[in-house]
Amino acid sequence: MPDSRTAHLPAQMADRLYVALDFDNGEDALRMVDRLGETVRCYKVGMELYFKTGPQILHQLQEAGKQIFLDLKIHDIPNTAAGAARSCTSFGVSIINVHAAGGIEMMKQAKQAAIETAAALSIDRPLVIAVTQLTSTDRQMMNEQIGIQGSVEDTVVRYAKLAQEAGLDGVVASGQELAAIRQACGDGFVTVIPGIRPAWAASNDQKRILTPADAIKAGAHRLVVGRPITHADDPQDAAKRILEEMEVSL
Ligand SMILES: O=C(O)c1cc(=O)[nH]c(=O)n1[C@@H]1O[C@H](COP(=O)(O)O)[C@@H](O)[C@H]1O
Repeated sequence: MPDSRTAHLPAQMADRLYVALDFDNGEDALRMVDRLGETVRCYKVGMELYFKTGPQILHQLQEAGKQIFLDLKIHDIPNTAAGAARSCTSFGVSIINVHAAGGIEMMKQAKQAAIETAAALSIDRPLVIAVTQLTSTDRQMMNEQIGIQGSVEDTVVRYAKLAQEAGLDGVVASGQELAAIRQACGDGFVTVIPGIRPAWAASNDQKRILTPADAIKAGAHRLVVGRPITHADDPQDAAKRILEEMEVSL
């Protein structure tokens, strides 16, 4: 029996780093994958790229032997969300996500759809995780614009508990809430952490950031990094430096 605390924790750091392919066309995305070579094994495909290329980019990444987090942030009525989760699962990706704000029933049905689709196709089930509060949100914005009161951490933890109650595998959150999520949901609840910024990178539009080393030290299961790698002069060198920082922090 795998230890439930570590079952979702890949042994190698390269299997814990997802590079966000935020490009508006498949050619540029594949050129980046080529430049990153064997250094990067896992990629996140989000809306910008997927809405342009459709599933073709997923097949191309899979042919290159890469793992995929298909980040389409499903958020709809439960029946429609379940259908979307079925479609996403059918591509054989490693991770899919839904918005925790869609509620428990939506999350439950999405997870069930992923389980049933994977079983019907005899493929591995993707991890189904929930988006909590985006890392571009700070307290003032959440309180005054979105209308959710209290601290961001309390809101993220509430969403994480909802996701766990719905049977999801984990959440996407900022590194700043990692300790609170682990305390509330346990070490086996998967944490996928964007908003990662090494000391040498610009924060861009991210508000709740953490360095790769601090995120790993705080117990992050997977890191998502985009621009610090894809906008670097030498993307492969940037990815190597981040992986080294992750290794050393252990
Ligand atoms: O779901 C996500 O992946 C996500 C959630 C979140 O709260 N914040 C966040 O930045 N992301 C994604 O993580 C990636 C971060 O990219 P960079 O800011 O360029 O490192 C982007 O593709 C975002 O869509």
